[in-house]
This record gives sequence, structure tokens and C-alpha cells, in this order.
Amino acid sequence: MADKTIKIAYLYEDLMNTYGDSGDVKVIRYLLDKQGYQTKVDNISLDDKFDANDYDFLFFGGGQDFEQTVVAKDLPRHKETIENYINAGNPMLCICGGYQLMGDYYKTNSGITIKGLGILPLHTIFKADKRMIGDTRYMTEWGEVKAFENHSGQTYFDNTNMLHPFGEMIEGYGNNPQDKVEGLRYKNFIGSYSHGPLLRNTNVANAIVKMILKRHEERTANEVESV
Ligand SMILES: NC(=O)CC[C@H](N)C(=O)O
Repeated sequence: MADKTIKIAYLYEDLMNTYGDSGDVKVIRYLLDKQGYQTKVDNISLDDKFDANDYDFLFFGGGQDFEQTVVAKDLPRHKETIENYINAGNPMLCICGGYQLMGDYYKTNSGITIKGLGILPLHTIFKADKRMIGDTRYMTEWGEVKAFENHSGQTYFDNTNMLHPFGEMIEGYGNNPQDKVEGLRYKNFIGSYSHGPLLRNTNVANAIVKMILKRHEERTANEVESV
């Protein structure tokens, strides 16, 4: 019988959920449930064992600067498996603080530089001019998205050939006040500043569910072959 259990890893849910991003995981579970799939969510926190290859979807939410410093110390042990997972085209969604930690570094407003995983060529810096807070609206390849942002970090891409924005801003700031773009799309990785949660926008949620089901099919086919 086909394996109908979708495996989701929720990275540092206990530390990186200040902004209610767990709603994204709830939406994904709801949509999968409607299609007859069960979901198993593993909350991966400090010192937990984790191998990205065991999963169909990785989720990493937003958080405050202090929690980001704590998480950043634990994160490097997972760099290799997360990097391979992303480069193989598997789905991952990172919101705000989680998105920032996938890049090279985040320089905070207290002058601390938090080292990111360095998987994606981008960096984030605090600039005294503004905290980006408020409603956002932007256009993505799946249509318009409405959300909410709340961040002091301004994100800049260091390799614009490799990285493409997730959306073009209509309202709000997104990555930074200059570029008029929101988030990042690289293969099936999505980074975004959108809370709300983002996946209340079912156009995006449905697109991610499709990616998850494709990944699940491939992963379980490989498992059967290697038995
Ligand atoms: N909303 C968030 O995840 C905030 C991320 C980060 N602490 C910032 O202020 O930029």
C-alpha cells in the first residue's frame, strides 16, 4: 500500500514562533488532510538529531534577534543535509528570522553579527532608518499575496544570477526599502518576510502542497528501491 504519511520537520518551533508562523504548518496539514494524506510533524530543537533527507517539507519560522542568536549556534550541524536537500529541489519554506539565517549573516541593531548557514548568497543588515512593519501586498508567480511584515533586518542578494525574488512589491517593504521585492525563490526553496501567516494565501499554499507531494512520491519510491 502506498505510504500516505507526509513527514514535516519544523525547525526550532519552540524558539522561532514569535510571529504565529506555526499557522503555515497548520494550513499545509489541513490541505494535505483534505487530499487523504496524514502528516507527521517533528519539532526539531537544540541538540536534536535531524537529517533533512528523511522529510518531505522543511519549515523554519520567524523569531526575535535573541532567539536567532541561540538557534544560530545549533544550526551549523545541519548545514550539509539542509543544503543537499535544497539543492536537490526539495521544498522548504523559511519566514523572516528563519530566512535571514539561511544567508551569510544578519547584523542586528545591537551591532551583533549572527552567522547564518551560508547556504544562500544573501546577507541581512540593520539600518537605523526604519523597522519594516505593516501590511504587505505583492505579486508572485502564483498570483497576488497579502501578508504582514515586522522586521528590522534588510536583506540583500549577493548573487542575483542564482537568486530570484519571491514577489514584486505592491505595498510594504519586503526584503529592504530599496529593491521593491519580497523574499526569495531558489528551486523549491521559498524565503519570505511574510507573516499572517503567509499560507493563508491558498494560491501559495497549494503550490507548496504540490511540491511536497512530488517530493513524497520520490522519497518513498527511493525507500522501496533500497529495501
Ligand atoms: N519577524 C522576524 O522574524 C524578525 C526577524 C529579525 N529579528 C528582525 O527583526 O529582522
